[in-house]
Amino acid sequence: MTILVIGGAGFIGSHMVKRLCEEGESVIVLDNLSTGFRDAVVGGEFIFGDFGSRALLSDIFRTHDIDTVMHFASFIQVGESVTAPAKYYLNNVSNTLQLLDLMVEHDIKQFVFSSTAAVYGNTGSEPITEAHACAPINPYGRTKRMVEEALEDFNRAYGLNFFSLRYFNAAGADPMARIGERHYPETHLIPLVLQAASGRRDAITVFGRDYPTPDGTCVRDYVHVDDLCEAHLLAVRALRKGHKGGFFNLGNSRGYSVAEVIEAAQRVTGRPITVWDAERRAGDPPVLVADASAAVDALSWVATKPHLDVIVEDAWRWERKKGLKW
Ligand SMILES: NC(=O)c1ccc[n+]([C@@H]2O[C@H](COP(=O)([O-])OP(=O)(O)OC[C@H]3O[C@@H](n4cnc5c(N)ncnc54)[C@H](O)[C@@H]3O)[C@@H](O)[C@H]2O)c1
Ligand SMILES: O=c1ccn([C@@H]2O[C@H](COP(=O)(O)OP(=O)(O)O[C@H]3O[C@H](CO)[C@@H](O)[C@H](O)[C@H]3O)[C@@H](O)[C@H]2O)c(=O)[nH]1
Repeated sequence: MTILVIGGAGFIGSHMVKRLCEEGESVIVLDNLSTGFRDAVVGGEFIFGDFGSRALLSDIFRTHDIDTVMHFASFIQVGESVTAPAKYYLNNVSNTLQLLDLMVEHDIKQFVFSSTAAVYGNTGSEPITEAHACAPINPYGRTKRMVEEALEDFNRAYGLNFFSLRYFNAAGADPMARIGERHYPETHLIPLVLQAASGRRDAITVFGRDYPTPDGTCVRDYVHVDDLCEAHLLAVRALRKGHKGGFFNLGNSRGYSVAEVIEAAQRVTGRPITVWDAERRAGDPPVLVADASAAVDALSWVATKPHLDVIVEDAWRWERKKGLKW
């Protein structure tokens, strides 16, 4: 049985491919390298191509014994999704619906989907459970929620079983720094803070200090990419044992403020970090913290790297890696 990993050359997908290969799984990676990197794919069979190609996907499904599809490929920038929604709806929704249609056609019934906390929209400061209403406030979040709704319908009509894993803030890197986070442009806080520490960037800009949080900066739930991958692996195994899946938050159920992240980066790197203050970034909720107890219960998922300093340490090793072509 083979697992098809779509988007396996990206940040989270590449860590997933590494983990699956370490587990001895047979893996095929499909990626068009639009935001991913060929050298991030450390195992499995690599197929260069667009998952929006019906012919290519049909060919892959026909010629390989695939039982599970893990789908990481999408565009991920909230701001860009507001100014270029067509790009997001086409790749994140249309292409994914076609993928699901082809899976049904080829009788492939197990699907693991990269969803996001952005499906919830505006929330209070309490940890968010899956029972919280989904009311995304930007096109990126809406594209993910639309796929989730389609998944419920595909499950009912065609028996396609899925885990839709709603990540909170993915961060960290492979502890050996073989692979790590590479987004261009980078918009995520932890890599940006570490770029300020390494000197690749002059400073880190804090977007808003007037939020209703203890220190006035936004609070997020940072989860190590390897812990995310562990949950995905458990999800695949659960599907293979007949688990029906569903929607699950993935986070550490502990929030850290932007100021706390900067302090952690100073502690870990031992370097001064210049901080600039700026206005709030549009669309940022004050607090986003997961209640991930459903994933813990359903999958026996235990996050092994919940501490912010460990997440930052692994990301820092990657940032400092010599010879990397940025
Ligand atoms: N990074 C986060 O904090 C975060 C949080 C929540 C959810 N997610 C979700 O996790 C998934 C992975 O995120 P990431 O940070 O690894 O992103 P990424 O941009 O690093 O990886 C996405 C990968 O998909 C590939 N891809 C995109 N469109 C494709 C297409 N049409 N055909 C083939 N390949 C295609 C890209 O080349 C890239 O390798 C995304 O679906 C994202 O929405 C990420
Ligand atoms: O230069 C920066 C970058 C970010 N931030 C702040 O840091 C926090 C975290 O921002 P970022 O790392 O960009 O992550 P989020 O905007 O929280 O979004 C991530 O986490 C969400 C789930 O929580 C996912 O839905 C998104 O896909 C993913 O990008 C936010 O308060 C930002 O305002 C800054 O102050 N300065």
